[in-house]
Amino acid sequence: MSTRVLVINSGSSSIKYQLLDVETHEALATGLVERIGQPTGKLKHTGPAGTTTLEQPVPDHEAGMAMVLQLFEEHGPRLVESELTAVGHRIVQGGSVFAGPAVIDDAVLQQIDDLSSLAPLHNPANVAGVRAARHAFPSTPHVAVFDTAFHSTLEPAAYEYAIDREVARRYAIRRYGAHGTSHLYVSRQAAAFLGKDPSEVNVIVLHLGNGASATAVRGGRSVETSMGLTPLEGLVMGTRSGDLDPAVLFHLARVAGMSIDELDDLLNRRSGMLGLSGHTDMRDVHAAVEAGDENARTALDVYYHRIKGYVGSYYAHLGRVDAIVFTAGIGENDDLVRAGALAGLERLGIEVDPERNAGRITEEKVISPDGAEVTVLVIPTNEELEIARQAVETISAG
Ligand SMILES: Nc1ncnc2c1ncn2[C@@H]1O[C@H](COP(=O)(O)OP(=O)(O)O)[C@@H](O)[C@H]1O
Ligand SMILES: CC(=O)OP(=O)(O)O
Ligand SMILES: [Mg+2]
Repeated sequence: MSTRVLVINSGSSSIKYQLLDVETHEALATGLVERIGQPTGKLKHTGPAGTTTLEQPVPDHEAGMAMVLQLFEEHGPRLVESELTAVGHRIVQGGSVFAGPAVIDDAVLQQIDDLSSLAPLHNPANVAGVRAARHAFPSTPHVAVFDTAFHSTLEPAAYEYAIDREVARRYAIRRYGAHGTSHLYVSRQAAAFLGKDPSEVNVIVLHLGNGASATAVRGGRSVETSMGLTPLEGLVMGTRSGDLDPAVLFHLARVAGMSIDELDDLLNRRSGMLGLSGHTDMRDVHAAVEAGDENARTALDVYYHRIKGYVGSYYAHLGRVDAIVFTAGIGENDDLVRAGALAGLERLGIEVDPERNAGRITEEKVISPDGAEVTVLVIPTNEELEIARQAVETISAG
């Protein structure tokens, strides 16, 4: 019998899912439930009979999961619990508690819930997804795969904030990073693409999606990453500010009377590309630039500038860089961003070839010119496949 794993990635307002055959890597079904909790919801399911799209309100994650099961029932493939090896869940924040995947029981789920303040946009939604899926598949093992786990190899020099040690210890304040499952998958694929073992290569991965992060991977281990205590630090994102002088917060609290919740909302939900340009989606930002919008132009410049700074910093930390890899929604689809973020780095041996870079890239591909010192690659991420593999490994080991 094939090894089938249902992978669930619950976001704050969405559920992404895949039914995967771990042996063949085949996705037997993929889907997306969007705008959960809003007046209009949208569901998209792709199975053996093609793609089905529905528009209907989805009040919460429990209801969303029920609709997903209904879509499997009506449009296939049929989900038979006895044929599922595992359900794999993406969990963003594992804190210092989880350095690897874990089989979910009530105690583990409680620990994940307790870590919510360290990933306020993500962990509560992850927990809701787990609850709904456990309800639907009560006798299948559920496995949590953490975004933070790949970064558990960070040294203190990279993960400690320079604040009072006692305060940091008492409140578990340090850098945990995120997107680790993607950084792990993509950096391994990059090594294989170069015909090397992961232990032999140094790679900078740029995961540019709605959330965005950079990671320096030395010999297969994460040694630096741009997200911090929460997924707010680092690069400019769709709605998140990334790096910022923390004094901005004290200043706004004092002069604008903003509360903690208002500041949280400002930096997590109303900043980044949305705050700078009025658009969250990079396609809309480019369209605005085309139409002559100066704010959108500046927003892109800030976006590129920040990435370039991290590339330079990680170059310095790694000492030698074999490859820079673009991945995720923007990294895979947006040639303007790939070219813009690495422009002017020729002296570091980093160049993008305009012809190779052109358009959306859906397969692993080199976009640097022949003979370049640093190979620039696009590698489509596949967090779901990595989660499915780890889920199976975890069960087999247990
Ligand atoms: N063709 C495209 N050109 C530019 N950006 C794109 C394109 N397609 C998707 N994107 C960007 O990718 C983002 C989503 O990336 P994704 O990795 O799926 O993010 P997340 O997992 O955080 O939801 C969108 O917000 C959009 O900005
Ligand atoms: C951690 C994070 O930012 O995830 P996403 O990109 O899915 O929002
Ligand atoms: Mg993502």
